[in-house]
Amino acid sequence: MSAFSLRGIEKSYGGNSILKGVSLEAEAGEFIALVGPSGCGKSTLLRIVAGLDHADRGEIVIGGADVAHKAAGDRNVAMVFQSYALYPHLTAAQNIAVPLAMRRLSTAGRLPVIGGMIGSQRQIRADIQRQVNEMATSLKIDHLLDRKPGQMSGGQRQRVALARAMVRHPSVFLMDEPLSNLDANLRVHARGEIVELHRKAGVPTLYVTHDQSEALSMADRVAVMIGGRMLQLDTPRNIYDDPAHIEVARFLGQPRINVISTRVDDSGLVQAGDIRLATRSYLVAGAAVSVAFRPEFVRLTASGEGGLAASVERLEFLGSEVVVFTRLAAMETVVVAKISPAEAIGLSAGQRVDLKIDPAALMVFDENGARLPADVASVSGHRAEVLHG
Ligand SMILES: Nc1ncnc2c1ncn2[C@@H]1O[C@H](COP(=O)(O)OP(=O)(O)OP(=O)(O)O)[C@@H](O)[C@H]1O
Repeated sequence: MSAFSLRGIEKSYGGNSILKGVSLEAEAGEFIALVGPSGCGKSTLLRIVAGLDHADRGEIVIGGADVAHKAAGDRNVAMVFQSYALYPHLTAAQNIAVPLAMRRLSTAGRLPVIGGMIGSQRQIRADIQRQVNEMATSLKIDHLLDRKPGQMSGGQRQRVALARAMVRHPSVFLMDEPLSNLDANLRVHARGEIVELHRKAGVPTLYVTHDQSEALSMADRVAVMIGGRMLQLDTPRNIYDDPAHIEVARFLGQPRINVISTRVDDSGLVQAGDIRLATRSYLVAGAAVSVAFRPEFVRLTASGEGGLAASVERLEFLGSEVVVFTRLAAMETVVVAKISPAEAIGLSAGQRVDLKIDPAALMVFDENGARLPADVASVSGHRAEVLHG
């Protein structure tokens, strides 16, 4: 049994279908990053799991029980927001204590003076204090406990928000872009911290991010949602190397994957201008297909060495790599290559080159974007032999 699952979640706002049957199973202690373009419904899905909004249809199963109709407070789900959502008038210690106080203290027990005078509540308050201190120590924020959010940096507020979410040992952890307000260096550092905390807590986590490097580096599995549908849920490596849908391939990877739209010819070859792919699968003649390959699998060689004739349009030096924009001579198509600075020495705009594309890196997608099991046998600028079956 999975630790947490979503089954067929649907949601519309004012007749606009936002979530179109989203399903997902998380194993115990699994970290799943949820990515997708802006507006695809990531936050809506998280809010529905948290109980801050309700699905029109579908199940949310936590620990074997469907909690879809339970109130947010009865789900034992903790959420960390992009804004941290700390109470500005409370100290860090009081903020961290809020979920425990809400769950364990009576209304009177939560009052600052009266609560301390009620015997049974005094013991619980001491216990809460101890848990807050322990959590603060483990997150290295003990020295901040008396400060209010306005007296803390973004990174410190983010840790207090994490401590508040973790202190009650939730069954599921939800994080909505928790690092997006931090500067680039702190972000990378905080990534490692969150992964470490997650590993220690062992709580299944759904983590929404805009940042694909965050998703690929932190998650056990990455869920790619586009237009309200979960197109693929897989390991970071499979999502990147083996996308099931062209939109998944396009969404992940910087620079973006090269895509050439074309048709299968009468003999089953995929042709695009001078490019001819011979595949080991049978492709239906006349079918519209897209051929895709990542920029790191394109090599540039001197013109006339064989390959696809192209001209260099522009180079972008990025320090450890150089992105080269080329235009294929035969078809006015831009192909992007990612090469090392050493390979880029002597290369300049306007130069004629030959592109060599590793056949093993080519992926073929049908007209609906679904991946075809086409195993590409060769790619050339010349007529290739057809290989079927
Ligand atoms: N309460 C609401 N009423 C009406 N429409 C809403 C409501 N909440 C969200 N939407 C719409 O639902 C769609 C999905 O929004 P959501 O915030 O879930 O997207 P997202 O993938 O999290 O986007 P982003 O990455 O920009 O945060 C958007 O078109 C948004 O305008």
